[in-house]
Amino acid sequence: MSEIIVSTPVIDRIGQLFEQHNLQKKTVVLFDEHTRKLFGDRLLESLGHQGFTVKELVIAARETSKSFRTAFNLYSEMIDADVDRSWNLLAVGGGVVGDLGGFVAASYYRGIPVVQLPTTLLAMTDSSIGGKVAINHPKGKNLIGFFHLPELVLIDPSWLKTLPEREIYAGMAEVVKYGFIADRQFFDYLKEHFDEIVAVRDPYVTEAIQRSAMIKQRVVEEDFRERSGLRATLNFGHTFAHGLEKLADYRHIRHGEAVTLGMICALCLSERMGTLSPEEKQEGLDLLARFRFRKGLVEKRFKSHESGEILHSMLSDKKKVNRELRFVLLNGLGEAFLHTSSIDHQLVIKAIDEAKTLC
Ligand SMILES: NC(=O)c1ccc[n+]([C@@H]2O[C@H](COP(=O)([O-])OP(=O)(O)OC[C@H]3O[C@@H](n4cnc5c(N)ncnc54)[C@H](O)[C@@H]3O)[C@@H](O)[C@H]2O)c1
Ligand SMILES: O=C(O)C(=O)C[C@@H](O)[C@H](O)[C@H](O)COP(=O)(O)O
Ligand SMILES: [Zn+2]
Repeated sequence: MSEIIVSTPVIDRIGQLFEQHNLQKKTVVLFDEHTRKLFGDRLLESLGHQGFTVKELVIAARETSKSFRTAFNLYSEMIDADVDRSWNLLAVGGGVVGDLGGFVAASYYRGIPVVQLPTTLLAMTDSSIGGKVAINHPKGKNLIGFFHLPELVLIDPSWLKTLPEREIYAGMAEVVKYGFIADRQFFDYLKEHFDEIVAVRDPYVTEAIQRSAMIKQRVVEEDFRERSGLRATLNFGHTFAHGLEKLADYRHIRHGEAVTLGMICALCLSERMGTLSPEEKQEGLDLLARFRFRKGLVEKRFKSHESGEILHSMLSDKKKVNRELRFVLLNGLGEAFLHTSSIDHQLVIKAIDEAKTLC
């Protein structure tokens, strides 16, 4: 499994950590345009002092960068720079840079090592860990990808200080997800310290990152390739979320925002399936009601779609078997499971209809 380091500062230890992991100090550093501006000079200067040879690459900061076209351009630049198998790739950014960088690393020359340096709350708590790397297809989210574990995950929570509020809430969705699916005590901690965490206040934000990373790492260790159903629980709310992201052409709605809405749908579905009590569902909804969205987003990107249209968009989900969708449901707060038989589509539509009245 990957080693995860949570430390402030972290960049001046990169050389030493690479040596410990038998990684050469020859690295492609992948940024998006924002992380290049915010952290690029500092990081590249530090890598220079630590004796690294670097090829810098920058992508547009948007979800649609998770594409074959962008990956192809990166391969071309790496070939021109004589990047060979002795190199590795350092992905500096949010989930887009991490997923795309991991995808390119997994495929370039049949695979070079990747190191993740996540800079969003979502990436620090979720996307940098566990080795799912992917690009999107117009027909569905993350449809083309690999399992390619990072050699190292380097998290410096102080890098969140520049993160816009919208992105903090997007990341908080995945943090809250861990409480729902795996840890009732963590759920209570998040209820108590929600405001401090979204204000990026320590020790709360660092504790939330550490606990989230531990839960994700444990799940991935037990079911790396999502075969037993355990890893699929990390997909709580995601069948709905990916449907909404696709309907928005992977623009206009952040992944974490779609996950928040998806989790409201999943709470409603869990209650309708009889696995979650009305009281626990309400407790879950109360926590999700604390999330803020841009004005008009919920109306435009969720409520304006017919529920049947959302269900149709969800049909490209990778958990489906023989064209039947499978959903992650809650067995009470703090425990999730993959419901392996099909669920009547009318029931799913009713759950989406209900969710629309609740947000
Ligand atoms: N592989 C996985 O297990 C996994 C898990 C969850 C999500 N994901 C994927 O992650 C992606 C979403 O990631 P995300 O929410 O990090 O979005 P993102 O990568 O688009 O980053 C959000 C925005 O924040 C900016 N940014 C990054 N760090 C910053 C900082 N410290 N200060 C200021 N701005 C900063 C970025 O430039 C970008 O504009 C989606 O594609 C989703 O599918 C993957
Ligand atoms: O790591 C996992 O497994 C997850 O499901 C984490 C999710 O938060 C993440 O959005 C992931 O990319 C979704 O995976 P997918 O297989 O549904 O594309
Ligand atoms: Zn997710």
